[in-house]
Amino acid sequence: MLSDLFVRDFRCFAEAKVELHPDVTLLVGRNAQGKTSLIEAACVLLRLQSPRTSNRVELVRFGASTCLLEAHWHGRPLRYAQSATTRRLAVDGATCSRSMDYLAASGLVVWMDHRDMSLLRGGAEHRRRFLDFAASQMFPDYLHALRGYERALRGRNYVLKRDAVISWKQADAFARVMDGFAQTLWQRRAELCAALLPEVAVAHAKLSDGAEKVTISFQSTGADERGLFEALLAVREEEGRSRSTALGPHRDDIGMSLNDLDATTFASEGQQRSFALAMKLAQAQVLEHACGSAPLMLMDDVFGELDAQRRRALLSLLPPGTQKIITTTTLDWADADHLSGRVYGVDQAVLSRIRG
Ligand SMILES: Nc1ncnc2c1ncn2[C@@H]1O[C@H](COP(=O)(O)OP(=O)(O)OP(=O)(O)O)[C@@H](O)[C@H]1O
Repeated sequence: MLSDLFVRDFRCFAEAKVELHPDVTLLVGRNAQGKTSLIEAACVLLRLQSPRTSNRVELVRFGASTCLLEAHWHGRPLRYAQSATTRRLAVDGATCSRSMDYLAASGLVVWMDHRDMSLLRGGAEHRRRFLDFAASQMFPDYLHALRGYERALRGRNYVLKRDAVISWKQADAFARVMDGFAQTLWQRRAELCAALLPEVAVAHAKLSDGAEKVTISFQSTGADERGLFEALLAVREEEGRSRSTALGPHRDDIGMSLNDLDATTFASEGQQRSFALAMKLAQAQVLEHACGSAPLMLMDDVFGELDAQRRRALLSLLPPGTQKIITTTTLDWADADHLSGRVYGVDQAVLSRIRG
């Protein structure tokens, strides 16, 4: 459980503290008051990444030079301090020089927002990001493999573009490095999809009255038994023309079907919304099974647009004991559902405890 979230010079906040409720904390306010920024702070503190940006400089309040985030995760103090160039992490008051050690001590997170529809409507990069965010929390070796693969891929693509005559010797050196990391990524992504499949089916059945059949499948690109290096040798001509790496985990995808039809193309908007919700609920269940503790659910304005039946299904499908921080522009739906917990108003980056 996350408690006592403190932020300084983070996004629009000069300084703020939230005493989080063990079950539900609602952050209510008009648009652009700072609600999302607060749950983003919780995500950055626990996972060292923001769902909104990969540019850390954006996190620091305009005019400030550093930001600070602090909270307790199951009683353990976590600290994140960041300037334009450096980042300092601490657990239990002791500095952590390796992010891997910090992440092993901090908590799990599932992030939900309106952009989850991109899992069905958007390109494969959205589905890969979903896999990466979950797998890096589940598997200790995943993030290292992902960063290593991305570095080698950037190097290889640079070599493919750089000269009029491509240096295949250099490109191959990068391909060998990529091959090693790719094996880990493929194995972990396949494991994750296999674990998600039954959970997606259960969640979706509850959200849609069990009327439809959903399946997901991991679609790897270039994962034949000879390995990525050999697979790339076979597409050399194509790469010579496109000047970019044609195969590998950076082209992977998740197949998503509804009643045996491709859900990304044939599902209605409502069906896609239920599918996207089911994916996030499944992520929560899988993380809980794999890691033995429920993730923190950070839910950015997702309830207002759901009907009462789906709202109830969504809350009942989370692992028992899941802590939730929910942003919303109105409490109408929460009052109608008799949702208890703690409520903070957020107005121009100032918090006021309203109830609970
Ligand atoms: N680095 C920053 N420094 C100062 N202000 C920032 C920074 N980054 C974003 N902001 C501002 O913070 C404000 C709050 O944004 P936030 O997304 O948290 O609002 P919100 O209450 O979640 O709104 P919505 O309901 O529309 O999602 C915005 O006006 C935004 O421009």
